Amino acid sequence: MISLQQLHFHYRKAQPVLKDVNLSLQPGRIYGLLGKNGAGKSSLLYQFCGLLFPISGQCRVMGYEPAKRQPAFLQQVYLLPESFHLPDMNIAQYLRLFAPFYPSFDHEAFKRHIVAFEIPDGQSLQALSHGEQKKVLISFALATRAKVLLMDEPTNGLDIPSKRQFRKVIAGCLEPDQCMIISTHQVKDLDSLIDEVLILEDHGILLQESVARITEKLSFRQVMSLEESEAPIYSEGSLKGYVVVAVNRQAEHSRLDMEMFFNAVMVEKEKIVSLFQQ
Ligand SMILES: Nc1ncnc2c1ncn2[C@@H]1O[C@H](COP(=O)(O)OP(=O)(O)OP(=O)(O)O)[C@@H](O)[C@H]1O
Repeated sequence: MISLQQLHFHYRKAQPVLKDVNLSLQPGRIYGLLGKNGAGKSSLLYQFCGLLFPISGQCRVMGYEPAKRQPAFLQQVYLLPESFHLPDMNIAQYLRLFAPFYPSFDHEAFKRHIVAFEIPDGQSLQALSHGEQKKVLISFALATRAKVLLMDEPTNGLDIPSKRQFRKVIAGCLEPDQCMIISTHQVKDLDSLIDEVLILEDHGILLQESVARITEKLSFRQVMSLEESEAPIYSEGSLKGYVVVAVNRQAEHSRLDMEMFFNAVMVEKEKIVSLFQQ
């Protein structure tokens, strides 16, 4: 559905952002795009929807070249940006203006999401709080039924009930022909949703692994003392002892702790990458 081949991108020549990136993403999956500040997550999402163009290499999305911004492509892709500005109009006016760009727009689903997110209706979008505005855009994004949904930090600014609602709505709405890529630092909000993790580091994709494969290779455990765990790859102290990431030699079933996994990869890059190459 999305394929990158040897893609290079930079804003300023001396500072590459994406270098030699190869990537293949499939429909029916929710990808979690992780990386430190400035790693290039937003720049990568913008390549997928044609807001930024490769300097060299290839980007194909659903067979289209996003940089050409063809209408038939644009009506199948939606980007929820990290920062945005909404016009001075109410929800009904916004829908009248923007929903027609998406031929599969589901007005009933939009209404359901707006009610679930408890968005006040009737007033100008500019009179809503930033979190409420974001919830309008999330509802709109999901209602477009776009084949490729790109979300840049979607849970930033959402209150705790809205984060739960976000997870609930997303978990129930992705069709097998849709693909969602969520760039986030708020991994705890999303770790139950994500099927596959992409880690962007050193201008490229350091790791692309499914949650199932991560928990097959690694175990995530809470222990009282580090002696309880045989040579952890990575550990962090917690109120109840330690959280450890270890090689899963006993074929244990543990739940992926996305934040621990990301931290472990950042600290023990080579060990973890080589484990997944086996
Ligand atoms: N418009 C721009 N002009 C020049 N450099 C830019 C521009 N936008 C981003 N950059 C640089 O490109 C690099 C990647 O930025 P990008 O926003 O893609 O990273 P990110 O992983 O999304 O970061 P964050 O997690 O902080 O949102 C950074 O070094 C940033 O300074």
